[in-house]
Amino acid sequence: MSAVTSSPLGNATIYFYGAGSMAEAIFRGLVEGKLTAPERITVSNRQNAERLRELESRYGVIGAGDDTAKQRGLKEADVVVLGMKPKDAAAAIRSLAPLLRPDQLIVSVIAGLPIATIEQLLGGKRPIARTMPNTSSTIGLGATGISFSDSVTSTHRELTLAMFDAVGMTSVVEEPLIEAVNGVSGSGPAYVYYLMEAMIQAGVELGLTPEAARDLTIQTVRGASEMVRLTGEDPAELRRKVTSPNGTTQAAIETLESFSFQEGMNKAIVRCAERARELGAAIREEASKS
Ligand SMILES: NC(=O)C1=CN([C@@H]2O[C@H](COP(=O)(O)OP(=O)(O)OC[C@H]3O[C@@H](n4cnc5c(N)ncnc54)[C@H](OP(=O)(O)O)[C@@H]3O)[C@@H](O)[C@H]2O)C=CC1
Ligand SMILES: O=C(O)[C@@H]1CCC=N1
Repeated sequence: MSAVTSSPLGNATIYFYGAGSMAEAIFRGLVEGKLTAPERITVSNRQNAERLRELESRYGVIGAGDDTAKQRGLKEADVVVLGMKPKDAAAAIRSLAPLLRPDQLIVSVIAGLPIATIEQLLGGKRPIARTMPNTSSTIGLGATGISFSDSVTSTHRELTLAMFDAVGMTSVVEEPLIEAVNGVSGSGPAYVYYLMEAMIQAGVELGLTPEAARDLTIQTVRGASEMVRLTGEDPAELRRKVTSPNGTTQAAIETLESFSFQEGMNKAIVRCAERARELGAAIREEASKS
């Protein structure tokens, strides 16, 4: 087995049920950060065998491509991560139920899916961590909100925190706030990429080469983020320091205000959280059909 750093994760076996972008972001972070030996990670999906082969060869994880391998992997797992889309969740979790042990920690990354619905689909109380990570976990800079079901033990808690601390920062919140986390940081990278797309495009329109526009934008977003983090100052105060009275930044901010930029961001985040609740309600409804 590959050398791994000592952590509560060191000896845990983790099964990723669903092998998409979010699952990959997490196990890539774990493997590349040497927090878990790749042999301790099993991944499976619904049908895409090519994807499993790709993940095996890229990270050294075990792809469970058939029912026997899935059953073996699930039986040996300490942690089972649910990583499918909300629309697939009810059917997938229901089919998983007979293959799980009651002591296994279930970690869900599924947007909107309440702990109570997972328990309903699994047929009873379970140790469950409902999480809302983001794809920056890929490079160890993820931000993950976590809430726990009543039946988690301190070991389960430690394991969950170790898993997500290994790929970024974590914030434990009450379950009703997970949708707020979804609005701010789960979907958050997309807002920042959207902003960056606009900055690059405008730079090019003003005559910069695409490379220069991209490099300048990347460094600006990175520098601004690090300024907030390292100085501890409020973003509003840092913004004030960039904005000379009657200068260029003021002209830019006034233009953004004329498009109600902050109101738009606020509405987007509130709508995102609301959409998570809608997705959760749809799964709950499906779960209640026997
Ligand atoms: N992407 C993101 O930024 C974030 C996503 N999330 C949440 O993560 C979850 C996954 O999202 P994402 O990774 O983007 O989605 P993807 O579409 O990239 O991946 C979904 C995976 O689920 C698998 N799957 C679907 N149905 C089943 C099933 N019945 N049994 C086993 N596996 C199944 C798919 O397999 P196949 O390809 O074979 O169909 C695929 O591997 C979602 O619930 C989302 O809300 C949370 C935070 C951030
Ligand atoms: O767009 C989505 O639904 C998922 C959840 C958070 C980020 N991506």
